[in-house]
Amino acid sequence: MQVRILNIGGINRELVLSLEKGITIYRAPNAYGKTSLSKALVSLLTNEITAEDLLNVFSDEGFVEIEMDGKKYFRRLKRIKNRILEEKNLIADDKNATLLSYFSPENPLIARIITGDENIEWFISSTSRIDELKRRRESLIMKLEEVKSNYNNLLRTYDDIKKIANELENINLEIERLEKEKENVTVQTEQTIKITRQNRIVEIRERIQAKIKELKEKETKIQKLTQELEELKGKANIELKDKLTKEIQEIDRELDSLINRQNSIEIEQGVLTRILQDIQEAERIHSSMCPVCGSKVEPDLWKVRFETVKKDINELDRTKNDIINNINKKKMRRSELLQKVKEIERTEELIAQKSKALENLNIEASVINRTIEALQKQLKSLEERVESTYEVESKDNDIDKRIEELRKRRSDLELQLQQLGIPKKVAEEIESLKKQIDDINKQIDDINREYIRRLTVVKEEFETLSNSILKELEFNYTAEIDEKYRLVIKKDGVTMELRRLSTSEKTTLALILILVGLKEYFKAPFFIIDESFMTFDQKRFSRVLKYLNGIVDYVIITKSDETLQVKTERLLETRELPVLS
Ligand SMILES: Nc1ncnc2c1ncn2[C@@H]1O[C@H](COP(=O)(O)OP(=O)(O)OP(=O)(O)O)[C@@H](O)[C@H]1O
Repeated sequence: MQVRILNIGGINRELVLSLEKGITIYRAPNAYGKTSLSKALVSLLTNEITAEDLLNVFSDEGFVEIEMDGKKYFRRLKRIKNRILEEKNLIADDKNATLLSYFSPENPLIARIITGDENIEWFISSTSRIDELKRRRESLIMKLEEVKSNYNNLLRTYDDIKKIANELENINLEIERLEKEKENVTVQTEQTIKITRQNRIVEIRERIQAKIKELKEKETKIQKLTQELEELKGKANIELKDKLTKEIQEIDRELDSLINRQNSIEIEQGVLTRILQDIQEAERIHSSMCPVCGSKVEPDLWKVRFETVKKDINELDRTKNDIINNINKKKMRRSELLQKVKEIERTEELIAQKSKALENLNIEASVINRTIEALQKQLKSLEERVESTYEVESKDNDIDKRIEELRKRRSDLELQLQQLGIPKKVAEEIESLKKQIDDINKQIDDINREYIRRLTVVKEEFETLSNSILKELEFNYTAEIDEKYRLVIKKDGVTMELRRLSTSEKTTLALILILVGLKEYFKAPFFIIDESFMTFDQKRFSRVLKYLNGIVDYVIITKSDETLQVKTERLLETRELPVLS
């Protein structure tokens, strides 16, 4: 492995080292830059050592570079203003590098153990990456929750989709059914209407026939009545009636006159009769004074006078009888005439009645005619409509309305479906989420297993290794890790507090812990030991080195040597060391 370093830490002149696999001791005086070299090498294993930690504060540029197995790893630093730009190619980037590849007072584990801190949970968690596992598990659990929630949401969505799809299917079926029904209803309605209209046509035709018959009857009646009327009108001679009326009026006048004459004669007769009675009385008494006028009358004359008055009375009787005869004749004639007038009037009345009847018949006939015309129009229209297609009526309208509603619902559902996603895709997504859930569960299971394994391994490995190394190094105590991840030290079966151990014993325990971590959890090509604080005897140290050499390719030990400028040497006498694995 070729190493080149410039302006890293205290190394302000280019340091070039050629290291062989195995154990190399780097000797240099104090403050020469051993820690800087170690830091530079460890910085190739982790970004935890920052550019600011590395670059010499007095320099603007620096680098650490190694060439190993034909590959170059480097960190090249350049200060520009207040920032350090860095170009790098690391061997690894592991937080545990500072814990597990550099054994120096700066290593926090060593610092803690030396102070007697038995709690090594932090070290185990960090090196075995249990924390990382926990974090991974937590993040996986969170992810699992998220995926499960997505999965459940999608299941609900899918459920909704299925429901909508079902409803859509039902709607489609119903629309189909309704459309068929509509077709049937249309046909049925058309047929029904057709039948109804045909029946109506027949009915109308029958009614027209009946009306025509009725009209003919009326016309016959009209004809007959007209004839009768003509005949009656012939009989009812108005002129004759007028003539007769006038004659009656004339007769009435004559009768009045005759009756007056008769009355006058009867009055006259009455007067004459009373005179006659007076004359008879005067004769009987031989009166010589006229009872009427008071004049002197010869009693012999009473007779003559009687005869004369009697004659006058008789004459008046004849006249009166003539008048009465005349009156009777006139009355008879009047009655005849009146009879004739009445006859004419009766005929006239009959004519009026018949005329009224004729008028009614004519009105009826014209009504029948109009009815026939209206029926014929209806008939014509029905005959035309019977062959034409008809609008589907109320039931059809109901179906249309329902179909319209269903179509609207269908388009709403289709929109919802569009928003929810394509069922197949959602199903695929569900399937994929299901796989993810299974996968995450598996990962969590793996982590749980790994978690237990790591804990078990750390404990077991530590116990095996520590007791083997402690034995090899001829320490007379054993070490374990309890369930609380505390170091439990026992000497002759008695538990001892860590702080009671000697510094070399504590340093050894720290080293054993680092070796377990290094072996199990950290792959690094080199391990650097600052020997300055190692209080082992050379024999024990050689055994530790031998073991280390079995784990990493390059073991680099930095040593202070004030007599030397700088020296690297290979440590060869490791053959007698036991091989621990
Ligand atoms: N980043 C830095 N910039 C400048 N000088 C530094 C830096 N880091 C360390 N130094 C100095 O570089 C010198 C070398 O220090 P370093 O710790 O590497 O030496 P060392 O050989 O390990 O010494 P010791 O044997 O005493 O531990 C010291 O004087 C130190 O103060």
